[in-house]
Amino acid sequence: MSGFGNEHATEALPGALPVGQNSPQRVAYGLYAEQLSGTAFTAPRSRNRRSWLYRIRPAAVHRPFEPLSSEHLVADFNTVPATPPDQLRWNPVPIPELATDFVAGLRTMAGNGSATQMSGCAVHVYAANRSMTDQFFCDADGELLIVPQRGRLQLDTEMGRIDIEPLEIAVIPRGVRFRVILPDGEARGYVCENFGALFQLPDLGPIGSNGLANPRDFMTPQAAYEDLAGRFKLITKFGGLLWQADMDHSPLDVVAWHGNYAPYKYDLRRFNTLGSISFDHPDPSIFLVLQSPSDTPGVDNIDFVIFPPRWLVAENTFRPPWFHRNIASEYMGLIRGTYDAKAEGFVPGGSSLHNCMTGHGPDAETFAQASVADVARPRKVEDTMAFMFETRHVIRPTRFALESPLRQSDYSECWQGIESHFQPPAK
Ligand SMILES: O=C(O)Cc1cc(O)ccc1O
Ligand SMILES: [Fe+2]
Repeated sequence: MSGFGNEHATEALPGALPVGQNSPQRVAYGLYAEQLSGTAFTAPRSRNRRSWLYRIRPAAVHRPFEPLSSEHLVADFNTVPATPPDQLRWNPVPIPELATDFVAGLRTMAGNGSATQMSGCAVHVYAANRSMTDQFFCDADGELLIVPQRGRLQLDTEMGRIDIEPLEIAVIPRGVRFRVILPDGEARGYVCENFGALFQLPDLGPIGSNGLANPRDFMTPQAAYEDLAGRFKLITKFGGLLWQADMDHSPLDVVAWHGNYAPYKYDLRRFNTLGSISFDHPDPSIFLVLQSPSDTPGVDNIDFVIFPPRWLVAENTFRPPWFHRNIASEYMGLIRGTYDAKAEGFVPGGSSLHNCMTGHGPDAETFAQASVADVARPRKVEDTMAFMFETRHVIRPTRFALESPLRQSDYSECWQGIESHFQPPAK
């Protein structure tokens, strides 16, 4: 079903959805009615998100939760004593050798804010080689923006099935239960766990009524259910920790639902990339796909930004990203190809982090090439898809990220070849 944040109505059995009301005394087919609220009941209508689920058993039917080891997940970003103001970069996490499913394969790289305070985010990478079979996952701490880099994901959610491949993304709302199947047998990618306000499409201002990510390209699945008895585990992330509870049935038992709080996918290749057709490289805010707003207008909790293939036509211009320092903090990943600010070292599956006021920009090789490139003619940047989780709060790398052998300790070398070309006028 197409459209961002739409009111959808979908039923896997005809007549499962009540007509004209949400909670009749008896629901069709003996289903239970259950409301799932993603925003405060009293949130303004334009921001209000909730859905009504009609299911075989209510979500409450599970055994008590017990703590589950979650050593790879970090909830408190103050445990590492100091966040260095250095430029940081990492190689991709390898696909594991031991059997590892999506949840077990998550590793927290960095984050800020707090899940329990409902602001900030965590950045995880995942590498997995096994489908989830009798386990289901649910994140009470935040919504999950999943960015595959390698291998497809089949996301069997309570509200229907989403299939994504690299260059597509999916968002699983806070609280929605799901299972991850790996159709290719292995998968790797990135996850932004948004503790704050739900992702939304940005206002377009002077751009007008079309452009960037268009609402109709966001796809939400139709209802699909399974009526399965067995021994299942429901793994829930709550308060930064993992918990598990026994269930004697599959939680994917929603036969019908209606509402505007639901998982969705988006194909990044559909992004209508805009840019300068005169001179100068614009601020990357023109590449904004989704934003999680904060309480301060114009300053987002998270901006999800992409750098897709595009024509560069700006004349008399240094065309790649410029040198800069930024009050926001920038966690970047690469889905494919090369990124136009880095000649080498930033590889697909890798990550970089440039925190508040850390100087960064094109590496020495990129600067040298772009300074003499022919900018009288258009050039197409092809075979590329980088992205950025840009946040208002400082992004603190985890101990794993700082101490891991994946960290490129020589990253800053890529700028050391930049020499002074200063030629003051002769006195
Ligand atoms: O640092 C980066 O590579 C991301 C980035 C890209 C760009 O075009 C302008 C600013 C910016 O932070
Ligand atoms: Fe930057």
